Amino acid sequence: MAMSNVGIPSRQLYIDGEWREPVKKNRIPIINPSTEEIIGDIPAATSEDVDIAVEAARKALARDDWGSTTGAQRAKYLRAIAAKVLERKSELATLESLDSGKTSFESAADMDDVAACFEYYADLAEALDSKRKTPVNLHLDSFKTYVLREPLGVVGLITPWNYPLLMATWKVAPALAAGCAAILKPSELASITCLELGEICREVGLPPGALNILTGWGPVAAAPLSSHPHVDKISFTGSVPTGTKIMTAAAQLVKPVTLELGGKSPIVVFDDIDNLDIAVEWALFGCFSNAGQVCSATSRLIIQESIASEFLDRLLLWTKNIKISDPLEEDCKLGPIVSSGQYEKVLKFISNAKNEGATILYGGERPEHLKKGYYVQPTIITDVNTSMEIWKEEVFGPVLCVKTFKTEEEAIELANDTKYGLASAIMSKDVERCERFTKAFHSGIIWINCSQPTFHQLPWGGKKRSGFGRDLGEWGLEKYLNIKQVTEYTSDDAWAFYKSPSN
Ligand SMILES: NC(=O)c1ccc[n+]([C@@H]2O[C@H](COP(=O)([O-])OP(=O)(O)OC[C@H]3O[C@@H](n4cnc5c(N)ncnc54)[C@H](O)[C@@H]3O)[C@@H](O)[C@H]2O)c1
Ligand SMILES: NCCCC=O
Ligand code: NA
Repeated sequence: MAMSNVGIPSRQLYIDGEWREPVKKNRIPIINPSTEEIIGDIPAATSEDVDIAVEAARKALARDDWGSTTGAQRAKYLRAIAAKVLERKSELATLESLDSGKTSFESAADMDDVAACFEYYADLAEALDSKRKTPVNLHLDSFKTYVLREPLGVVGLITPWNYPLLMATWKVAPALAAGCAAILKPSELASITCLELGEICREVGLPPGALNILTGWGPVAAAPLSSHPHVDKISFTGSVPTGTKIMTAAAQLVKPVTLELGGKSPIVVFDDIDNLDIAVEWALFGCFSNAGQVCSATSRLIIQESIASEFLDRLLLWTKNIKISDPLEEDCKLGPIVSSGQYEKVLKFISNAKNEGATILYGGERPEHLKKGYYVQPTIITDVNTSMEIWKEEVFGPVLCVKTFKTEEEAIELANDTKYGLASAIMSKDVERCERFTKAFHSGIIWINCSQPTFHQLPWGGKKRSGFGRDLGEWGLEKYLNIKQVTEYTSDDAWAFYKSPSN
């Protein structure tokens, strides 16, 4: 087993630019999913801490050192944060792997993406200065009109455990770029690197209250944000049930939310592909990277019947070749599931699939060589029908279910046969066919001859039960802005709608 010499920092809540013990002084153990051992603990915030953090955020917006900053001034902080993340990349990546079970390779890639995302939103923050006040020309000379883009206010950012620091960055970076004051509540299953983001913000001198970080149980440390009268928006990434609760609570105050939820995305493979192995690897990466704990995982493989047998043979060979080990081991390509709870959920999905009559073509159990840790073999399930749970529900683990098709019509029907609408992928060398599927897929993300590549310049999000709103790109910034129109009457003449009493 790979050993790490990285210590787990002991942190408090990060509020108003300093570390503060939670009012109730409770803490939650940190469990390393690859060893099942307790390796530290995080503070457990309660509604009292939420109130303190919201007050700190409001004070920041009222102070010149944050509330009156230009985009260029905010960009300096974002670039300084990016630089610190890269400075601490190796340590942060190790902490991420110890906390979430993510392979060290993927954790390191995440840290690069975190830094790049902060840099990207620094550029957009600067660009905002020239777009803050946009004149709108009318056909009337007696009016002067323009649009202002202003920070939305205090925003609650609630994030999941599968990409702990990256999912948080997708929200923190644009929120700060927009000039909002944010309260981040990461998942209690993996909060270490988000707390380190607090230390980084403290070191770069981010004005107090601009970013506050509360860790703790969702219903206790995050739910109060949804119903808090002084939180102006909630940006959430997580499961559908939680998203529904947040939306319900926010609706009582007509509070805007954006929801980045789950998925059960298809990858459709046609028999006209040039290289079978290239398509096989994308199918593997699309469902087994990050141990399948990916919202956009293409966990439904839909193969044209004419190549199905050969494709599955190759898929099996590639799957058997995946290195499953301690995530800190070099070349590890599949680590553990994040927690015992999620681990049991994944195994239950597999057992239910068996009971419903599906075939476990490969995997489905704990790897022989790993007696400890929440490890599940990469699993391929065939003989699936569309009424089965394994076809319909998000597993959020390394479980790929397979169906075949004959015609394009059948393929698109199977692909869209889901209550979700996050991502869809097609493997084909027929350009027109890919065009047709790009239009026919009911999802917010389309991959052509690939699966999962993610770029911070492009909008990320879905439709149907995958939620609404977009992270990333310019869309990710717009959602933290209040768009204000200003209309000024510039004529010296009376409006003359009413008859003047003096006439
Ligand atoms: N669409 C995306 O971009 C995306 C990305 C990652 C994960 N996800 C989804 O997230 C799910 C897995 O992540 P998860 O298990 O952390 O999700 P989750 O919904 O259990 O938790 C997400 C966050 O919500 C908090 N939370 C829990 N109950 C809450 C409540 N009542 N009010 C407010 N906040 C609450 C949690 O503490 C956590 O911080 C999967 O469904 C996955 O598809 C989606
Ligand atoms: N590649 C980023 C996926 C985010 C959702 O889990
Ligand atoms: Na953990």
